[in-house]
Amino acid sequence: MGDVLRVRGVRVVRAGRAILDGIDLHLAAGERLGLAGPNGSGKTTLLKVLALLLTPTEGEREVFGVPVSRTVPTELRRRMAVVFQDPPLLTGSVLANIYLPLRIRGLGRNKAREEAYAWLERFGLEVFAGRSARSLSGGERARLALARALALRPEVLFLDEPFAAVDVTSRAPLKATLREILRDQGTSLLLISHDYRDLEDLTERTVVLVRGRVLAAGPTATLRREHPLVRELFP
Ligand SMILES: Nc1ncnc2c1ncn2[C@@H]1O[C@H](COP(=O)(O)OP(=O)(O)OP(=O)(O)O)[C@@H](O)[C@H]1O
Repeated sequence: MGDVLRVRGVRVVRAGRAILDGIDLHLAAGERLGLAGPNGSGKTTLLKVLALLLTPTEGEREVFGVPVSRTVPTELRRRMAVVFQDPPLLTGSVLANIYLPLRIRGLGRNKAREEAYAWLERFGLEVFAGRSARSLSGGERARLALARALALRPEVLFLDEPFAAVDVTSRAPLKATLREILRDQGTSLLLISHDYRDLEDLTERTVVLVRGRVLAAGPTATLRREHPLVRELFP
């Protein structure tokens, strides 16, 4: 299988400073990749470049085998989903947060409702279906954002610190659910996390950024053991 994402020589300059500098990276179909590094190392910026939300100052991007320039076709964006740490939710009900995006994608009323409920159940949110999404706790919001992103069946899922608001005991089952869905749907993942445990649980390969450059890359399971500088960052 080919790469779903490939970037070469990505450079992003802001306020006269290169916040990404010469990044080469690829993500294979169905691969789960971690992105780690200290605060300000450029992780979120790189995620935005890869998710076609930000045009780099320099560099080439290829998405699903298609070279991407400044204007990004909507069809390409629709094959991806992004969840940030504090995801914006719709003001309506919890159910509507999944139902409406499915309707917009063209599903009929009954089918959209049925699928939306199934996704809520999968993430343990069915009891909240009729409640206002704004009334959810931080951890519940995080689960809803994941359910909503996956309901759209993206080929690539980008997650930026998705478990930050999720308590430690809820994390393991949530990660297990996520792993199962990614496997079933054959979805590729790019995960940013400060918790190496999350990277070990969910990714096969990790890229470590420091000051906008790749410090190290390799199998998540062995990278820390084999790279003293990575071990320093993730003791
Ligand atoms: N629009 C901008 N203008 C100026 N500087 C920016 C801009 N966007 C990001 N930066 C800077 O670029 C650097 C990288 O930011 P980025 O958010 O990508 O880092 P990060 O690795 O995701 O950090 P964290 O772990 O803290 O979330 C930071 O120093 C940030 O302040």
